Amino acid sequence: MTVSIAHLGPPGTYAEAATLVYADYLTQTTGHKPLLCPYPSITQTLQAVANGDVTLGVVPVENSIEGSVTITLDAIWKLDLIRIQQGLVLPISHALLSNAQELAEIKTVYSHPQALAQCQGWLEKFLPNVQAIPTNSTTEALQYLQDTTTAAIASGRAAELYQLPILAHPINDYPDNCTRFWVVSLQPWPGGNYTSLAFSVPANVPGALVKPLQIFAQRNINLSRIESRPTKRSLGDYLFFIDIEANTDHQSVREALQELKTHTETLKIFGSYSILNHQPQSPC
Ligand SMILES: O=C(O)C(=O)Cc1ccccc1
Repeated sequence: MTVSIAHLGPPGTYAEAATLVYADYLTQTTGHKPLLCPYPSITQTLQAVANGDVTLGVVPVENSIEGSVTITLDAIWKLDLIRIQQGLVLPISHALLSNAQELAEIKTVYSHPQALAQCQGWLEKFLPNVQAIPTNSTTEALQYLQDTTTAAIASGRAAELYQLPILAHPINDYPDNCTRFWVVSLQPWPGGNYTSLAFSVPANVPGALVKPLQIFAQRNINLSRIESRPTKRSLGDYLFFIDIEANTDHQSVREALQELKTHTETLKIFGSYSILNHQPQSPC
């Protein structure tokens, strides 16, 4: 059976670049080339995995400059059965694509909110009066390049793919711009050294987060990340996403998760996985 991998499209997105890295790895290890399936949004990518329409999905989860991709965290919390198979870290380098001859002609810039945020300083300095319009992906933004007053932020790879001129590159505010992606599926996976989970706490009372954190600290389990997201039930009510540096097979982790269950309202364990740091010859 051919393995199909959903990712944010249209082709040329950073998510597709991450998917190609994982597809290469699968081809090398299994001898079979997976099929790439672009979806119009991150939510629809994850929904396709949850519905069983595809075998795997690749979604951005965190950026070194902008922090969490909140759409991904919110959708994963809602879709019960999603499991993480693999983490992938990719360097990201943004370009300004436009048919304009010079920056002064540009009035509107389109891109994915993460890309707009990662180039915020550059935009303020070189295009202070333009309107920034968010799109579902960096390559969806390319559809809006109608005349010389419009520009889009996307990758050099997307410029090549769609034969569009690059007016400026790189335009990200920090050179070490990396994004972490998760490869997700419905199948539990044997794992690696990272485990991700999320929980809501029983009541919005002082110290509700102290106990869950103590459970890990007491067992010397290192947290590599903690992120809060609103539950959307009432103001000030939060979910917590946690990454720990350990596998669920470890006795201490199993005990910690068992104890955590009794101090949380809902606990979701997304699985254990390893992280692949991809260093291409040129950034994606
Ligand atoms: O829109 C894309 O190309 C994506 O893959 C989402 C994204 C945008 C900016 C940085 C990393 C991922």
